[in-house]
Amino acid sequence: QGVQPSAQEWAAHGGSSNEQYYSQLTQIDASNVADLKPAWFFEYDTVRGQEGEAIVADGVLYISTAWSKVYALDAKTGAELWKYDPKVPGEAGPKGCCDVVNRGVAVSDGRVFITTFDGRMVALDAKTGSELWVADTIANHAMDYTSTGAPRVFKGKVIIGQGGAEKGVRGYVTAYDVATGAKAWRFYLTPPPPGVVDGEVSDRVLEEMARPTWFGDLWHTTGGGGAPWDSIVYDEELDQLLIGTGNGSPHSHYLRSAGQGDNLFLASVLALDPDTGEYRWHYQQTPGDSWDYTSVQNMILADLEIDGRPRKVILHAPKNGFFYVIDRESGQPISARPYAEDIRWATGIDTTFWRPIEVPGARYVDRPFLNSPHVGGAHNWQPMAFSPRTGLAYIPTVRNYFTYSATSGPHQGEVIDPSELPKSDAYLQAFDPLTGQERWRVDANGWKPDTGGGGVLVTASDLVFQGRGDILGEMLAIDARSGEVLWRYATPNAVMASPITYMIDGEQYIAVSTGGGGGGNPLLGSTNPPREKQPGRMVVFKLNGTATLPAPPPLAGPATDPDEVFPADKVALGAQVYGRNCIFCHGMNRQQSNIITDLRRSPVVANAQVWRAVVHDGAFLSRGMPKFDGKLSVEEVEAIRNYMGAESQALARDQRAGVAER
Ligand SMILES: O=C(O)c1cc(C(=O)O)c2c(n1)C(=O)C(=O)c1cc(C(=O)O)[nH]c1-2
Ligand SMILES: [Ca+2]
Repeated sequence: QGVQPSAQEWAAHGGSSNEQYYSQLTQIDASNVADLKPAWFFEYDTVRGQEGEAIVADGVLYISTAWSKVYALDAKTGAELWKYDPKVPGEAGPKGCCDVVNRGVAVSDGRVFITTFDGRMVALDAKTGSELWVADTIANHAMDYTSTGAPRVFKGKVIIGQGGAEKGVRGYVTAYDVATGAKAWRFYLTPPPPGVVDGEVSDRVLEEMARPTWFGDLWHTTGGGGAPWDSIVYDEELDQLLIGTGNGSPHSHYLRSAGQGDNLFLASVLALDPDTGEYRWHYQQTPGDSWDYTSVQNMILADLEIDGRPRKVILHAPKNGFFYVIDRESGQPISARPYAEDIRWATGIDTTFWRPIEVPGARYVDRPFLNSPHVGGAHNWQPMAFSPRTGLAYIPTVRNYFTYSATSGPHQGEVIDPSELPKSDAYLQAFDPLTGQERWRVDANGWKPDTGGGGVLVTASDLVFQGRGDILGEMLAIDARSGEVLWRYATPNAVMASPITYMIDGEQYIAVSTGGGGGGNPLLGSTNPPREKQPGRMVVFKLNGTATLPAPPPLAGPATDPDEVFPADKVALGAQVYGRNCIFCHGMNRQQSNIITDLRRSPVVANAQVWRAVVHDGAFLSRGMPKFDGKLSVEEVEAIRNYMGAESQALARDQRAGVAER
């Protein structure tokens, strides 16, 4: 099973160079998991989403939080050893599509690497947290680049990609020298506009292979997308880097590329030479992506016996709903089967050319198309896990729907009534990569349907650990073979991140970052009942731990003066302006966002002067609330307040009438 680092710790993203989210530790097992209790917890200084996966090396637990801050904690006691705050400017917050999250650090040879939300790669001294070097990873500051992923270290280099394809960027990965921060090489994932030469290692392959797959000219200015914002794996056995690439920008293939061409290297798995960045092979999973179907979802390296032959494979469940087993020597797919229910855009993947068999109309050119999976995918960044013992992949899965609007013709602007959308569902499934069968599932009714709960860990004692985004923020331990839930514990905060495990002084620990947020929800609503945002925390369990976790704070009531009159015309204008400017972070209509505290409960809404200072003049810039001076008039800003005030009063009325909140 490849190269295993010390099984005692969690030295690398995904637990080892195979990134299987599998641990050889077995102290905690089915017979004693009921005694798993908090050993310690550590509170962060932010309430924004926590997606960081901890690294544990030499007894120290390193964790990144929202706003790209890093803590080094004593892994046994939780005592703070040092903290690093890169001071990401609040103004950078709204550049991202999906909250100011960070998925982790890399640790190697006495250095800790973090890429900040605004795109700085920082090397820190692992002992002290002091800066060793800083490199600007952003190629073009005029575009809304952000960076949310965890860097990976390999052969004296550290690599990162970035996000921003919802806003218009041109994706790439960059490798830096670990000692100096000097740029080693950069590989762009879409061609430059005609006439531009990057002078990078990707130049030739982009000219020869990629450019002929792009049409029209909108992509010249949007960059085309392809942002590799999460999964990068260094395949030690085959000495190659595997990059999962992102979606097209803009989403519509019809607009982006005149409806023609595959648009390489969007939505692909790409193998590069680690030393030079030279192209080796690629497999494009969603040619001409038109649905935000990123292939950045976590890639697991495994050795499987397929038809009697041992194969070195990648296991991959990208957003598009199909589970791919890919030969990682040749880049050839071995199988591609649905792991999601009710996939609407394609009926399957043909096994001759390994291309999707698309459903007519799925590209929503003339008419809207009700699609599944939706823009958040059937599986997002929350890592799946693979157990070489059970041979099963454990995938946080969702069934979810979205209406893509027509991009031309008389049906533009038509929408499907959201009440007609089929029901969304989130679940953890055990999936057999050899047969494509689902073995069991643990239903997640009431989890947020966009993510299907948090990342997954599986151990050699055949326990699967996963956190939930529900109101209790439960951590679960599940029998890896039967799917029976053996243990649950309220954290009590939403959990998105992956749990990890490690052993110190003869005791096994399970550690997970808690705190809700991230992408998807604001646009799509949530099935969670509302709750007050809590500070993120590192929560660590062991057998018979004795720490007590804080109780969840009470939910604030609607804050508006019940007698203030909000005229209907202002409310209507406010709703429109809100829809264009605010929903990405603050949530759609009356459904609360999972990123920001519910505005209907904000005292700021009750005070026109404070509201103007915050929304128009930027009083909360340092917290990530943009300033709308120059973008919205004072009247429009006040109209949004009227809309929110009316919503707040409606909430108060509902509460008096005993109407359950969504
Ligand atoms: O296309 C992109 O550049 C990009 C970036 C990111 C990101 O960096 O977080 C997400 C997405 N797309 C995306 O489509 C998505 O569903 C998503 C969810 C999340 C999250 O952290 O919860 N990020 C992102
Ligand atoms: Ca995206």
